[in-house]
Amino acid sequence: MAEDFIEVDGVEKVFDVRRKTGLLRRERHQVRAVDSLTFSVPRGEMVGYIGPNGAGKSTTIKMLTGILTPSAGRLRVAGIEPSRERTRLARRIGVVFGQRTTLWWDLPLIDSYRLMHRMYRIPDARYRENLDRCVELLELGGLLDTPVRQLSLGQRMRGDIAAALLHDPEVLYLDEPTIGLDVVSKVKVRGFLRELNEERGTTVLLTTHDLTDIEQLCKRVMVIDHGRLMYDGQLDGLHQVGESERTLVVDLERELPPLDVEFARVVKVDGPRQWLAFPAAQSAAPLVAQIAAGYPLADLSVREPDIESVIARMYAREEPSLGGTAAPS
Ligand SMILES: Nc1ncnc2c1ncn2[C@@H]1O[C@H](COP(=O)(O)OP(=O)(O)OP(=O)(O)O)[C@@H](O)[C@H]1O
Repeated sequence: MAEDFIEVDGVEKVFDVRRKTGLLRRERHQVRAVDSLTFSVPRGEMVGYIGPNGAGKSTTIKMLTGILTPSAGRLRVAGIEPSRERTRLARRIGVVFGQRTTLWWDLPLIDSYRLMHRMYRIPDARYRENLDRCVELLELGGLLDTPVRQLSLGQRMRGDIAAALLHDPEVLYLDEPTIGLDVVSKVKVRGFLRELNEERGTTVLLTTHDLTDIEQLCKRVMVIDHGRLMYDGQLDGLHQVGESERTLVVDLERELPPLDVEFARVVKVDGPRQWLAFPAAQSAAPLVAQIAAGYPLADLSVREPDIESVIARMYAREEPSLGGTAAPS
């Protein structure tokens, strides 16, 4: 069995918060951002870590990097306790926060990389090799002399991913790496991450609101809500637990009455475009075949359900246990 690279055992994080209740009065209360969290990730696995806003995802990642210290529980990354040995751990991990950049805003991209070369004391040959590889695969060649503030969001994100990888980290934490990117950039970023995981065996913990990221990259997904692990298993299993639905968007060659097909129902019609909902755990292939055989089809695409609706459906179910393969209560 693969060695556990990330170990989280009964971890809690409680923030003390002061709230203004009057002109001069302040009330203290506690926010339990992470609660009895237990999971482990073997070396080389790529795991999705999802949940609604305020669920505790960023707090978990900050504890895994050592930025925050857990209030209780045990946490190890590569055998290191992050908050005690943050600097030693920093050489072994890479972090990308999609909403913030770690690059120097006013400097050309290549200057940020040169600074990281020095800061992480990366051996010259390794730095050159990693830089060349990232520049090629992330298509950064024409951008190296551009100041970061002039890069588009997608270019900046690719620049940030390269920055996180120059020192060859064994684990990569990605917090919303595809947020705000166009379809082409998303495809590029996902392709790069898949290759990184397969070829280099980099362990990846991926936080995202885009279930397509998870579907295309992760065999395993963990769902956190109110600081607790609600589900740990395969994405298909999550769809089954949540009885969620995907949407097939069908463009017909002309306007038609709502399509009559098995296993799906038409939820919206707009001119020649129709939206059909079908169980997310089911393959779209038979449905597509049915439509192609019976109707004048021009184009189609599949939309994943959003994470909030999958989780809302999990709650709507009557059974108290929301577990996939494991969800400690
Ligand atoms: N420094 C802090 N002080 C007080 N409360 C905090 C702090 N950081 C986070 N919280 C609270 O802890 C909870 C979890 O926040 P966290 O940022 O981990 O959620 P998240 O799942 O990453 O959300 P999002 O998807 O919106 O980024 C929230 O209620 C948040 O308000």
